Amino acid sequence: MPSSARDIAPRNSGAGAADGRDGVHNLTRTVSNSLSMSTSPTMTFHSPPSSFGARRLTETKHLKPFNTQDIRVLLLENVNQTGRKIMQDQGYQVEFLKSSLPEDQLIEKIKDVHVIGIRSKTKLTANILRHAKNLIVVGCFCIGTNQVDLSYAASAGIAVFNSPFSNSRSVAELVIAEIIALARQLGDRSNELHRGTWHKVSAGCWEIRGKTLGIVGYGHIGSQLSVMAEAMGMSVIYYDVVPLMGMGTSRQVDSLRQLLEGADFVTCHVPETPETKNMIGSEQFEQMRQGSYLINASRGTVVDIPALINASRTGKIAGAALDVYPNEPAGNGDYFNSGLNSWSDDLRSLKNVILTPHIGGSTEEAQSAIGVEVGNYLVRYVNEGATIGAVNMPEVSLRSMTMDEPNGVRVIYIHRNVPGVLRKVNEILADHNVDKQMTDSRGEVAYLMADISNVNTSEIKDLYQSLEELSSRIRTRVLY
Ligand SMILES: NC(=O)C1=CN([C@@H]2O[C@H](COP(=O)(O)OP(=O)(O)OC[C@H]3O[C@@H](n4cnc5c(N)ncnc54)[C@H](O)[C@@H]3O)[C@@H](O)[C@H]2O)C=CC1
Ligand SMILES: O=C(O)CCC(=O)C(=O)O
Repeated sequence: MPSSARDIAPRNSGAGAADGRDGVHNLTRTVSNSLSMSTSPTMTFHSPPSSFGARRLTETKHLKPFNTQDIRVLLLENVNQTGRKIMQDQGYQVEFLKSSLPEDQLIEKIKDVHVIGIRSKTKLTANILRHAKNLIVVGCFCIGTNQVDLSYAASAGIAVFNSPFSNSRSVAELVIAEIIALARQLGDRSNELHRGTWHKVSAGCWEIRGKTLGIVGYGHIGSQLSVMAEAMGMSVIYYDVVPLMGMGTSRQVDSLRQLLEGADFVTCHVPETPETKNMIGSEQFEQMRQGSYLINASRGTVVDIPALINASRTGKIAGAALDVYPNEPAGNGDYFNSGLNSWSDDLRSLKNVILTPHIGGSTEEAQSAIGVEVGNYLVRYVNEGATIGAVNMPEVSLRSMTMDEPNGVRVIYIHRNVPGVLRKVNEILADHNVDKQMTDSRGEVAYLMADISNVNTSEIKDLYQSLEELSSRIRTRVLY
């Protein structure tokens, strides 16, 4: 398919040749590969390609960007190669780093990029995003999105995507392994033998059959875990702020206290929110059964670690497994010591405490699936503007443009959710045929998408400029 799409180029970009590649798999891309994100008065305006205006009846308008190489992508934290390839195949310029970056370096790099991909470590605070003048989209190659200031991002017209369940099974399997490992003190026995000491004991070692698992947060991971635990002969109770149907014979309890008093193993699968901060602290350890176990593979802020250290020393809990910590090292090989978290040395000295480096979702299956899923979300957003799956924006999408819509242009207008905007936008679009339009709002931000036809080349820039001048504007993109 010849190139038939153009766009207003990103700030500071130079004009380049059309890129004819399309390596996005699993993505029925039907609109433009093109992008407009510049709000700069110095933006470069490119003439449409010769195919703009071509009319081929009923054919899907499968558009090609004319400057894909201007799209700059920064991928941090060793994002899976599947995601990297999806974006490279689009012709985007992709910079790939294995670890996260300290704040000052991140600020420098984020100034230039249009797309950033991160995992759980990189904090995209308002302070950092403020410098990201060209950024249009963030991909969290993980489940959690607590590391991004979602509302600031929305207010700056930056969409955020994640992968809501591609690693859920991997986390649940790790927790199953930990339940048995804790019950049998596997970590300690293995460490002893690694040090050359034979220590064969059965005291304090248990089967898990017939024991009760208490799941805090019965979402994707919690419910998956519930099924596996029952299959191994455990009883399951769960606590969640939402009433939820239990899998198998599992049973929802009314309060966290009820769960803590009734479980032999307690495992946390809640998101990081103000409500879940230190939700397992001294008081909750007191409520747990004598000799029970705690597992946390959710977020480091959910468990008060000094309280856990105390509960372990007093024998209140017989063991714990932690995969997440309030402060985590930037990359592999970095130290996990008291410089990072003041209590690190105390934690490391405890018996029957399994410590893993945030690997709950780290399997080949999960990472590869996340790479594909989030990579495709990012490309679709850059190329078509569709926000389906975004975690901070209204979800808006339009059916494909086709070649029988002459001189078709897709207008995307992200704006403050205030009265009167639609009227003003439609006044600007009034001279053209609006083939389809969708608008939706989420909190203070609204997202409008309109496919219009009969737009002459000379009119595109004016259209863009008129929308940019509206006082409600957050970001305008014109794809064609
Ligand atoms: N260790 C790792 O590598 C990984 C960690 N995670 C973490 O696990 C968390 C849970 O993941 P999913 O199960 O996919 O999330 P989810 O969103 O499917 O489920 C979370 C559940 O927690 C419940 N919840 C929220 N606040 C609560 C509260 N205050 N008290 C009780 N229940 C509450 C929600 O209603 C929901 O049912 C993620 O937010 C992420 O932080 C996720 C994947 C990998
Ligand atoms: O794999 C990662 O880096 C993060 C996993 C995680 O915590 C998540 O998916 O929320």
